[in-house]
Amino acid sequence: MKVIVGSKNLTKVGAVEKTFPQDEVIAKDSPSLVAAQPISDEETRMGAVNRAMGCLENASVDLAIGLEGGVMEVDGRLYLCNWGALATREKKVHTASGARILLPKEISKQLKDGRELGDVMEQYTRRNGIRHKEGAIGVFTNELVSRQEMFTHVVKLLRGQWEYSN
Ligand SMILES: O=P(O)(O)OP(=O)(O)OP(=O)(O)OC[C@H]1O[C@@H](n2cnc3c(O)ncnc32)[C@H](O)[C@@H]1O
Ligand SMILES: [Mg+2]
Repeated sequence: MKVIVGSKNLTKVGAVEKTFPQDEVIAKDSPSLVAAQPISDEETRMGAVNRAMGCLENASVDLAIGLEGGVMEVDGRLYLCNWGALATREKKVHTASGARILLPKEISKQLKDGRELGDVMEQYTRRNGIRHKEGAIGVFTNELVSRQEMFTHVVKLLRGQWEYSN
């Protein structure tokens, strides 16, 4: 099969490659059509679906996957959230979300001021490219769970649902 993923982010591409080891994986940026920093489950999920549907325009692929990171509020506090969507050629869409963790107050405050988590994390850790590496989830879980591992779980949930429905 040819599986396309709507991002060149290494954690997302790696998660799809790990979950579809027998298949050809193609990485191509696909617009989320939502804000660069989604701020609810609905918006983050919509970004994942839009990315997957956008990838389907590539006529030669069998499955298209969109993965999107965002934050969502519970009780006035922000949690990291991530969503995935898998679209088939027949435009059937499966969705799933990943683990969520509470963000420290100092990080949440900057997001509420309109900043992007990726940028905030670089300043917080004084390191570049966190979004391509362990991610915010890796930093705040003492690297017990990396961004790629979290996305791998989401892609497994998508693959499993797609297999079950076949
Ligand atoms: O190239 P794309 O696929 O867009 O990769 P991205 O890293 O920007 O990932 P998202 O657009 O899905 O993430 C939405 C925003 O949340 C940020 N983000 C989400 N999860 C993150 C994480 O674990 N570590 C760092 N930034 C994260 C990210 O930098 C964006 O500002
Ligand atoms: Mg992005």
